[in-house]
Amino acid sequence: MPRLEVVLAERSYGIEIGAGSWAERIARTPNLKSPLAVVVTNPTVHALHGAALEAALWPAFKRVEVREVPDGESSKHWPCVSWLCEELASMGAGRDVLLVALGGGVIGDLTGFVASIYMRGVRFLQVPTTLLAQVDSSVGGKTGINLPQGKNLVGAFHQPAAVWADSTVLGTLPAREYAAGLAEVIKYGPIADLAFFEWLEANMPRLVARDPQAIGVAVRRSCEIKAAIVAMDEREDGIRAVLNFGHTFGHGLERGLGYGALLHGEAVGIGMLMATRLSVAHLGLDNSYLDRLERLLAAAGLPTEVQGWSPQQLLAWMRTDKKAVAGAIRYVVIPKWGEAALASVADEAVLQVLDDTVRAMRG
Ligand SMILES: NC(=O)c1ccc[n+]([C@@H]2O[C@H](COP(=O)([O-])OP(=O)(O)OC[C@H]3O[C@@H](n4cnc5c(N)ncnc54)[C@H](O)[C@@H]3O)[C@@H](O)[C@H]2O)c1
Ligand SMILES: O=C(O)C(=O)C[C@@H](O)[C@H](O)[C@H](O)COP(=O)(O)O
Ligand SMILES: [Zn+2]
Repeated sequence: MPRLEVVLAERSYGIEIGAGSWAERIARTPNLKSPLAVVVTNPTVHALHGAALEAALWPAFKRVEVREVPDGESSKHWPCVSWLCEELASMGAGRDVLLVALGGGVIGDLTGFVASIYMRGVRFLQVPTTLLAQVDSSVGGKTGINLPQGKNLVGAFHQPAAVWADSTVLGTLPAREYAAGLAEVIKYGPIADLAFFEWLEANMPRLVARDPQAIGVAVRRSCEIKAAIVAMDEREDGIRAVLNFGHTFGHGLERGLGYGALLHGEAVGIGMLMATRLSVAHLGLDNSYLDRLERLLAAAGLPTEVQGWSPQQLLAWMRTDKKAVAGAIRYVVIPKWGEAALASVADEAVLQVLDDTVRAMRG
């Protein structure tokens, strides 16, 4: 089974990719020793994949507890954090507890955040069950919750003890959720790897058909790129911000239109088109990349347009972006396809690009 390593100054951890038994993974992962494992999941994932994981955890831990939060983005909020912390305290969990995040990015972000603050920090294991979580959210230690004012406005950098990305669990993922994960896979091409983008163009039909070999390549390359960037800049002082390509616009749309109107990956896909349009207009990027990105997103089954916003509204929704400095929003742009940069762009220029987007969406 392929294994990658996230190499960080103080602690490194492995990412196991592919099909394999949970019991073997437990045996192979040395830093999991704990008297108590607490699986955090939701009813959907628990019903599908909880039993197999728990059966493997029982022989390895003296005690295994399971806590479910409701399915969906709305669980990334304070009440779930406080409920989970109080549940941990009530069951007598000490600093040696191991939290196990079984689910998609919502469960991973929430569980990781609880792990970062409970008793000032305990260990957690990422068991990502969506494609998005396997290629992005389970790796790199960004954890957190949303506020009414914006996405992920409260959180912490807290790295997992390990990541177990089992490809077999993706078989039960609904098509729309699978496509949303492909958006974050596509992201790695423009920001870091032109050859990977070209591979995705050639292999998207195989990925959509969930060809296991193609999924393996996509998950592995995505994790390699993310792990390398995180190793250079764990706390997003600089280069890590490129992983936010499409997110300034995307997070604005996600929150502004109401969570659930667009999935995170769908919003990021449309946001990448906006950021690419910005790069064409202001950095001289060749317009052909905009067409190629749009075709690739469509081939992945992702929306390339959305209604219900105006340029002024979207700009207002983007104001809480964490990359803003002294009130000025900074954008991840692509001066050369395969290499990203950060740029401050005047609001007037952004509004012009958004006007063009609205016109393009109306056809
Ligand atoms: N921390 C990071 O670096 C990072 C990176 C990207 C995204 N995110 C966050 O991740 C979240 C999105 O994650 P997501 O797309 O995984 O959404 P999600 O966690 O809501 O999962 C999507 C849906 O799929 C269901 N599901 C999960 N696994 C399944 C399976 N194997 N079979 C059937 N159904 C399954 C879930 O119950 C849910 O309904 C957003 O909150 C986003 O902000 C974080
Ligand atoms: O890991 C990162 O760094 C990312 O930016 C990955 C993103 O795909 C992810 O959506 C992340 O949660 C966004 O973080 P934020 O800091 O913009 O809230
Ligand atoms: Zn994202």
